[in-house]
This record gives sequence, C-alpha cells and structure tokens, in this order.
Amino acid sequence: MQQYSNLSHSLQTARPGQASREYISRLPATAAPFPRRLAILGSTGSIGVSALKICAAHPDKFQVLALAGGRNAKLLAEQAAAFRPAWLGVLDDDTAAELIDLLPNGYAPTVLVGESAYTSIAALDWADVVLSCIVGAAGLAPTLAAVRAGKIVALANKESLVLAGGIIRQACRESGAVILPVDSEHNALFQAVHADGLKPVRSLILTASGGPFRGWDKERLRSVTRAQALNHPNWSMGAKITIDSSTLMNKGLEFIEACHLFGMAPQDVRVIVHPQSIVHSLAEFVDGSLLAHMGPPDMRVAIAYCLGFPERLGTGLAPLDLIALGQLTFEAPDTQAFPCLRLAQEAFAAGPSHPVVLNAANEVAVDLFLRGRISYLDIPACIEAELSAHTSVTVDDLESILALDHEVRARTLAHWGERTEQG
Ligand SMILES: NC(=O)C1=CN([C@@H]2O[C@H](COP(=O)(O)OP(=O)(O)OC[C@H]3O[C@@H](n4cnc5c(N)ncnc54)[C@H](OP(=O)(O)O)[C@@H]3O)[C@@H](O)[C@H]2O)C=CC1
Ligand SMILES: CC(=O)[C@@H](O)[C@H](O)COP(=O)(O)O
Ligand SMILES: [Mn+2]
Repeated sequence: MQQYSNLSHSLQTARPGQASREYISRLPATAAPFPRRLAILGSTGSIGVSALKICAAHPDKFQVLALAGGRNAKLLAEQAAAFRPAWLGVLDDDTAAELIDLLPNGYAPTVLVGESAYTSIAALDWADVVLSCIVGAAGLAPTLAAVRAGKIVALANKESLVLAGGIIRQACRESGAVILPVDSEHNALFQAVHADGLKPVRSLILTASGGPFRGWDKERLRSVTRAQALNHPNWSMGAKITIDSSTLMNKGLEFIEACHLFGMAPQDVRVIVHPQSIVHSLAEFVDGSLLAHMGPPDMRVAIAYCLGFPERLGTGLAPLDLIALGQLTFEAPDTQAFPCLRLAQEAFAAGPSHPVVLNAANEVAVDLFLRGRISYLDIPACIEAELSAHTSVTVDDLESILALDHEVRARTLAHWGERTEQG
C-alpha cells in the first residue's frame, strides 16, 4: 500500500497548485494489492448498498471484512449472509438481537454495538480500506478513527470534513492516512486533477443539479411537501442528502468539503448549476483549460473509482448516450430563493465553529421537515437564526466539536420542534 498511500496523501496535504511534477513519476501503475479488505460504515444506506454491488461484481478484488449499519437489522443480515464479514456493527442492543436472530446458521461474526462499534471497526488492524458512508455528524468519530489508524478512507460522509476538516487533514499528515473522495463532485475533481498530473489549478467548479425546485421563487417554495422535496431529478440517494440537494445546502456542504479536501481558498471554488448532472465538476487550470469529469448520475462510478484506485473497475452501467441527452446546460445558482449555499459559504468564512453550527441546525431542521413539524422555508430560516446567534468558540478537537454539535441540536430542537405542526 505504501506507494499508493504516499501519492494520495501528498495530493490532499498540498494545494494542487503547489504540487510539483515529481508526483507524475510516482503515479502508481499497479499500487495497492488486490484483494483489498474492506470495512463499510453505513452499509445499509444508499452508498453502502451501491458499494456492495461493486464488491459483488468483483469478488476477486474485495474481501468484505466488516459491515456496520444503524438500525436496519434485516438489510444488514442479508448483506452479512451474502458477504460473510467477520465483524458487524449496529447502533443499539435491540437491533443487535434482531440481527443475530436473522443470521444464517453456522456463521457467527463478532457483533459490536453502540457508537464505539463504528470507531472500533474503522480502526480494525486488518482493514485496508474504510468506506465512511454513515449519514450526518454521526460519521465524524468513525471517519476520524479510520484516519488516525492510517487507513485508506473512501469518504462519502461529507459532514466529517464540514465539521472537522482541519483536524482530519492534520490527522492524515500524522498517520499517513489518505482520503479518496466518494462524493461525486469531489471524486470528479480528484479525477480531473489526477489526470493532469497535478498541474497548477486556478479554480474548482462544483456543479449542482439545482434540485427539484430549480427556477421556483420563494412564494412557490412556501408550500413544498415532503414528497416533492424527496423527488430528486437525477440521483437516487438517502433522505437527508436529498433534502439538502433541494435546498442547495448540499452544495454549501460540498463547497466547504472541497476547500478542505483540495486545500483551496474559498474564492477559488465556484458553484454552477448544471441541471442534467452529467458533468460532475470541473478543474480550471492556469492556461484557461477546464477539465471536466462526465458520467452517468450513478454513485457506482465514484465508489468504484475509490475502491479500485488507481485501477478502473467495471460498474455494469450503460454507456452515456450523449446524442440522446442532446444538450448540457449551465446557469448561476439562485441564492435568493435558496439561501443555504450562501449560509454555508458565510459560515466557512466566519471560522471553524460556524460550520458546526450550520451542520447541526441543518440536520435538526431537515429531520423536523421530514417529520412534518416545520415548513420547507423554515429550514433556511432555522439555520440562519442559529448562525446569527452564534459567537465563535474554539473547536480544536473531536470533543469540543461534538459538544457544540449537541448544544446546537438541543437548542434548535427546543425552539423549532415546539412550533405548530404543519398540515
Ligand atoms: N447517497 C448518495 O448518493 C451520496 C451520499 N453522500 C454522503 O454519504 C453519506 C451517506 O448518504 P446516504 O447513503 O445517502 O445515506 P442513507 O440515509 O441512505 O444511509 C445512511 C447510513 O447511515 C446509517 N446511520 C444513520 N444514522 C446513524 C447513526 N447515528 N449511527 C450509525 N449509523 C447510522 C444508516 O443505518 P440504518 O439505515 O441501518 O439505520 C445507513 O446505513 C452522507 O454523508 C451523504 O451526504 C455523498 C454523495 C452522494
Ligand atoms: C451524488 C452526489 O454526489 C450528490 O451530492 C449530488 O451532488 C446531489 O445532487 P445536487 O447537485 O442536486 O446537490
Ligand atoms: Mn455530491
């Protein structure tokens, strides 16, 4: 793993613009040995399920060592029966009991329970690659545990970088861990920057679909329903990120993620709306060239790239039919109707504790909206109110980040959870 590890570690600790040509001669042709031993945190979610499709398609390349879900015992039991990992993780005792009941006779994995299950699995000695795809702030401690253990971390949980980008980058430097970005835009950028041998980058351009309400004004957004907001035009994803996509908070989180991941100054990361979700992002170089990554809107592309890096693995996806697509269009984001992108950019500029507040308020607001307790437009209103009330505090370790996260959650829930139920 060593050569592989060095290359990618350098990529993320240096700004691409500062990377020298020496990387090119170190590009590994056949670096990490297969089969790779894989731990998946969040295997019962949308990303986890897609990742297991890649594993099933390449049984010679991956050994599934550990799977962790939250509370979906049935799906985890099915996955465990198919892949026979030695370790399983779940959130609570009831789920563990249900899971154990469902496991096939003669297969007795170690079942770990509770929050420590995820950090233990993340740091398992035997794991080569950890796929971090738990949703939300719950993914931070496991991501950090994997990074501290020096793993190759295929990172889908963008919230980890939003909450603790600086700490994670420092931990990568100390442990030699590498992060391979799974998030489609950052994976696209990784591929574009990598393909060009890490030459100086002038800016990064993140594409956004614009979500299901692209072109709507605030008046129309007032009456958005849960079902409408969960109906993403292009991607099939978990509920929380689907709502984030619709409010443009997803792009706000991704803006922060990109700044940390690629060591970019905020003014060098731009967002454009591209409703077809075929161009997944673009890197702009000093000579004016733009390298775009295109592909079908299916996360198996990005996941396979990370799990197989630097090899490319088959995904079984049909080739893109560009003639059938006809046209690819681009437009500016509407930050009046969708203020969450601006709120995230302002939070990033305001200092490290603001993104923690942004994320906690957003997670609570999205959950309240999904439960019919607040309206769609209450989501940005709630986040803006929390950010306005916040004065910077020091968040320089996991404990202080989680303490602030819990405090903001409690306050947001107390204030917004008590409001009149929505029809
Ligand atoms: N889906 C996508 O296409 C993309 C997702 N991402 C990111 O990847 C991450 C996962 O997204 P997605 O797969 O859509 O999410 P899902 O909601 O589909 O899945 C979430 C996973 O996390 C588990 N989980 C939820 N809460 C906890 C908790 N408190 N402790 C431990 N495990 C928990 C769930 O377990 P269970 O269901 O068993 O309770 C499930 O396995 C997110 O950070 C998202 O932003 C990034 C790019 C694209
Ligand atoms: C697939 C993926 O990476 C998502 O983050 C996606 O980008 C969501 O689409 P939006 O562009 O609508 O946020
Ligand atoms: Mn994305």
